[in-house]
Amino acid sequence: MGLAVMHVMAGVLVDTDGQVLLAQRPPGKHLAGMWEFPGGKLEPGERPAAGLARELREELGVEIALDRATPLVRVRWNYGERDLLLDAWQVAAWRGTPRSVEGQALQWCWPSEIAPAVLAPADREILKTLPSGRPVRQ
Ligand SMILES: Nc1nc2c([nH]c(=O)n2[C@@H]2O[C@H](COP(=O)(O)OP(=O)(O)OP(=O)(O)O)[C@@H](O)[C@H]2O)c(=O)[nH]1
Repeated sequence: MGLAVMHVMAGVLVDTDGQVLLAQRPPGKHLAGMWEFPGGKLEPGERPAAGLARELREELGVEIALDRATPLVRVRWNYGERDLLLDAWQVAAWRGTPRSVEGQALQWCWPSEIAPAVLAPADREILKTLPSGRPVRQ
């Protein structure tokens, strides 16, 4: 008998420079201290886009523009104690400035400067889909 697959939404917020927003998992939780894309579990019967919007509202205090949110990659991952479908969407527009509503550390990063080892293991698959160009600095 298998356990149900947990459907988890993750938002890759991309700003106008191409930086993406990472959040750190809080102490005491699964994968504590690792960095992830903001999001969380879909509720029963909830549509993916609606769940993504709810999670980003709760965690970051932003309202995403649903017409600027698009599926990026789905990662099936088994952490042993939990089996996950990580459903990552790219989010290109939102209202409000992302802030840490629940006390998680937040960080804007260039994808090319994110060390895969600091990410939750399933998120390393998401990172692979992001542009790897180096930032131009003057
Ligand atoms: N939100 C989020 N969760 C992720 C990502 N990558 C990843 O492996 N996960 C895993 O997916 C699950 C999402 O759970 P969650 O954030 O809604 O809930 P949680 O574990 O904090 O709370 P819980 O204690 O109620 O289970 C966790 O097991 C988390 O480790 C990600 O990029 N974003």
